[in-house]
Amino acid sequence: MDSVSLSEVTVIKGTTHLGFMHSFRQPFCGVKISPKFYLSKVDGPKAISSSSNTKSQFVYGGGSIAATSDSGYKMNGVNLKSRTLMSSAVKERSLLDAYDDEYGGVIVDHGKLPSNPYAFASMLRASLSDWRRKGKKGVWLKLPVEQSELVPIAIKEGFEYHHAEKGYVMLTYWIPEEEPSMLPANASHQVGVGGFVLNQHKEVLVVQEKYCAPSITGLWKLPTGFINESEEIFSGAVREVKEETGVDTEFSEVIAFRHAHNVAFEKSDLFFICMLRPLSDKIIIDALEIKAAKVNVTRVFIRMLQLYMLQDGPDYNDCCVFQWMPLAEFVEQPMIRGDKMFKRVIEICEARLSHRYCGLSPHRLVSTFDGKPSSLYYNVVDDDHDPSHSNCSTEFYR
Ligand SMILES: NC(=O)C1=CN([C@@H]2O[C@H](COP(=O)(O)OP(=O)(O)OC[C@H]3O[C@@H](n4cnc5c(N)ncnc54)[C@H](O)[C@@H]3O)[C@@H](O)[C@H]2O)C=CC1
Repeated sequence: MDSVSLSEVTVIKGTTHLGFMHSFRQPFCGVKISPKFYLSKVDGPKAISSSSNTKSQFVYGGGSIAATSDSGYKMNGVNLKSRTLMSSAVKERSLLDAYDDEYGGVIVDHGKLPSNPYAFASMLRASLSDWRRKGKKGVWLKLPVEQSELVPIAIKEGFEYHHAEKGYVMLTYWIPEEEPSMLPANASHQVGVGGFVLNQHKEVLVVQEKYCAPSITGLWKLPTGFINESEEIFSGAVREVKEETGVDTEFSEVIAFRHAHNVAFEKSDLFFICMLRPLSDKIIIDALEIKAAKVNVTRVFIRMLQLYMLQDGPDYNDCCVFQWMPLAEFVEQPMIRGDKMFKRVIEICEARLSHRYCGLSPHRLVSTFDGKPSSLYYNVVDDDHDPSHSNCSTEFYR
């Protein structure tokens, strides 16, 4: 027998739909299945329905399943929609594993998803009915990349994309029809840091990026970058500066932050400008990211020598002039002079150096709200009414 319809399965097996649902828990083709079900196996690749209402199709083993626009699924051409897959016996045994969340919703256990798309399709539908009956609200369905064939099935059931990471896509479904969805949206911001590193000679650490927008080509700018997941602003700033220039620094304060919108992938951008104390004036340029950093001639020679020894041949364009730029020279660059943000940032940094301004320092604490260790950024201006305790009255350079 080349293929078999659902009704044939039922007739041949002489069993109820329960038997059929059991089969969903097994890989469909060319694999171990129960002896009973073996009679009704589908053992060859089947033509997928080419009817115009077919939206998506999946090939599973030698069989195939297609989501159709009339909210049904076709398995080797068999429409599964109208079948009474939801008999109470089936319902009992065909729900997805899920647990309640604290907002009246459910989170599907992605570690226990059926491997068979047929099974998933019917279990998802049965589960949605069950959750609706129980008055559940939001449904979170995480589908690992290894089971990406389940995504169109869930979408067909009305799930929406929430967010995706390398290893999975998160889908959501809001059940109450009478209420607007209360599910929180995906993360709305990216978080960047910029390091303002000033040495005791009033020179600022500047870089030229190898890859940048034409509008800022040739600009000597502060090292900037993005915070990694679970990374602190203070350590991210130190890391970025180190990665881009090789200079070790110590975090001092967040002196300002900028909030901008529609920056990347329509996300907003929080840019924290951090003052950092240099711990060394050595420069080891990340040839991939930085085109140049100002160094003197001896350093250029040493750097070229390093590149020559470490690589097949040095890329002289990636070599550099001057590591530190006098602050006055940095400010004089037309792009900086004409930029309200950087002009103001420099004024603030200068105010901080002369104790006329106070930035925010991180203080580690655990909030009882979520029990998570976190950093609260604030300045200590008047601790115990002793001005010497203020983080801003201390000298920037130790
Ligand atoms: N670059 C600047 O002069 C300024 C940056 N900022 C802020 O600094 C933070 C970081 O921004 P930037 O340093 O400009 O980030 P960026 O856009 O330069 O990205 C950082 C690094 O990611 C990599 N990258 C980014 N997109 C890539 C792609 N499509 N393909 C391959 N590699 C890619 C590159 O290595 C790049 O150097 C943001 O919060 C931004 O608002 C603020 C003002 C000026």
